[in-house]
Amino acid sequence: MTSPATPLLRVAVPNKGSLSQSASEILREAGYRQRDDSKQLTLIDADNGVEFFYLRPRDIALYVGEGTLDVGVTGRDLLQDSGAQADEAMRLGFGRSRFRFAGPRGAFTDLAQLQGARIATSYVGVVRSFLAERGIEATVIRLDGAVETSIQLGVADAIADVVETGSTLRQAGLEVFGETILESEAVVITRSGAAAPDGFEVFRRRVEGVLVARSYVMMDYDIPSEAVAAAVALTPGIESPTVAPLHREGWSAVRVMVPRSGAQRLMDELWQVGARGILTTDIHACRL
Ligand SMILES: Nc1ncnc2c1ncn2[C@@H]1O[C@H](COP(=O)(O)OP(=O)(O)OP(=O)(O)O)[C@@H](O)[C@H]1O
Ligand SMILES: O=P(O)(O)OC[C@H]1O[C@H](OP(=O)(O)OP(=O)(O)O)[C@H](O)[C@@H]1O
Ligand SMILES: [Mg+2]
Repeated sequence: MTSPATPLLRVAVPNKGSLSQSASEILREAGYRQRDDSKQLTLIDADNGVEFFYLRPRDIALYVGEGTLDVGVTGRDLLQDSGAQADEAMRLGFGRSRFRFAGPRGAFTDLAQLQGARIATSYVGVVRSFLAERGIEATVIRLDGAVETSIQLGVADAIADVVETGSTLRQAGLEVFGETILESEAVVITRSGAAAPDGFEVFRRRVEGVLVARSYVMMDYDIPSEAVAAAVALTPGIESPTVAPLHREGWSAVRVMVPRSGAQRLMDELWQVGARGILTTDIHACRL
């Protein structure tokens, strides 16, 4: 329990859009209370010393940059677009997308063709600074969303928008061109140049625990003791594997965390060096 005198850590969470559900899920997995009703605007989790504010993801960097709120979950693209005095403290691995220029199929091949063009986007800050760095002068038109339609409606010649699968662009008869403007994902942000707010270290470790639990599995195997070195070279773990003697003479048991993505391949390789009884289990929570 946190004593009533301890100030609550004030955390901004997206209330709508692509990041909202995954953000609440990760916080729930980290042991925090989250709202059940999407109309709820704030929630106090007194047991964990945190107050959550459900805000538009586009506004979150501004609140954190001003110091009104201590921590925020938002997209890297929104953070950069805002120009707010806030920095990325953690990457969250969801809400991944690329921010790209697009135009009618066959119309643009090179960024230089944007000179003098009208470009529609919801991310005016990102687009203007990208063009300015390359000396391209264009008219940037701010739209709230559905920017793909603006070309058909004659409002713009090209767009700059979030692309994930590319299916929205395809349906609008558009294609990307030029280099990727930026690669985005959901991030945790804090105020630039400020000392870490009280309670942030605990928050950070909890969320990091979820990310590790999602991307690693626990692996156990038995191995002839003379092959332990070869096996441990394949599975070095994060810190170091636990190696214990088995009751069976000349055999050892190894317990180690391995990346979930390569686990099946590792099991094949361990079998090759003599491991048997190879098991993997999910990790539900951890602190490293
Ligand atoms: N299709 C997508 N896939 C992955 N991330 C996306 C996608 N669309 C938007 N995002 C990310 O979501 C964040 C924008 O959130 P925001 O809620 O403003 O827009 P949205 O998800 O498009 O929601 P809406 O259009 O319903 O308002 C940005 O970080 C953006 O990169
Ligand atoms: O590459 P895709 O998988 O098709 O995803 C990209 C689309 O998703 C988002 O749109 P959203 O549905 O949020 O509508 P919006 O344009 O009104 O924001 C984004 O703005 C793109 O339009
Ligand atoms: Mg959108």
